[in-house]
Amino acid sequence: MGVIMETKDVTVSFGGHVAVDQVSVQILERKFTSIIGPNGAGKTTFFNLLSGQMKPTNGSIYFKGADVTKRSATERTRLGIGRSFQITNVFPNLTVFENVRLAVQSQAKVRYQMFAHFNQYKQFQEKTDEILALVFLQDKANSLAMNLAHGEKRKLEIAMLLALETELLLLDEPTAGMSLEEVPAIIDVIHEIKQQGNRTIVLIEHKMDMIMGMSDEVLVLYHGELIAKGTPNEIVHNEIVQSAYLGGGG
Ligand SMILES: Nc1ncnc2c1ncn2[C@@H]1O[C@H](COP(=O)(O)OP(=O)(O)OP(=O)(O)O)[C@@H](O)[C@H]1O
Repeated sequence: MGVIMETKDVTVSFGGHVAVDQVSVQILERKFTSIIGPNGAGKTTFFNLLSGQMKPTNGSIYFKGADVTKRSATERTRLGIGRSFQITNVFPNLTVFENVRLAVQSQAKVRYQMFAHFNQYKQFQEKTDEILALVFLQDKANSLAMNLAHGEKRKLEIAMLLALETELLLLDEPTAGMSLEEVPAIIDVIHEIKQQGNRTIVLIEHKMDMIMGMSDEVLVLYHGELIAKGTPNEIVHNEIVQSAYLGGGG
């Protein structure tokens, strides 16, 4: 099984505070990895390291075998690492369909450097339809992006990442801030992408129960350290994890 991303002893210190402490992990290609841990465990900081928003104080980061430690977030996006909140180019006054189609087109231009002729245009439309179906947004295709509910906006962001042919999706608490009714829909989207099987998903989650059914591998951070990794079943039965969550006092 291939390793798509790897960290070796990455550490981030803020002044004297070590937010991520010598973390070495391997993210397996086309698998679903979840990162869990209590408040302040270092999950978001660790994601910032993977996406390039932040550089480690020490240690190295590899993507498909290449050292990307010094690569910017933009360069990493181009390499195929995509983080949902990075999608700043959602145009509020365009429809859902137009937004995704523009992302599909921009990706095609990067790859082939050509203008969209009629046939290509049709291909763009088809690809856009496919992606909207995958994230269950077909019925909102003609809605303006600005009129979407919060959960639908998150789906649109994921659609944009898919349009940009992101190989590694970094999803930072995708259900955060959602109403209870919206949560199942986003979980369905993630399931669907996992089901397709051609992408690697890394997801940060606070709520353990949400990721247990979906994850191939779970990484547990606690006070910046990787205290456990394993299958969901191994993690729920891991005593160190149990005490970190229940008795460790965050
Ligand atoms: N820019 C920063 N400057 C100083 N300290 C920071 C900064 N960002 C994070 N921290 C600290 O680093 C630690 C890890 O924070 P981080 O946000 O990565 O944790 P988390 O696991 O994502 O938490 P949560 O689940 O609450 O989002 C915390 O103690 C936090 O206060």
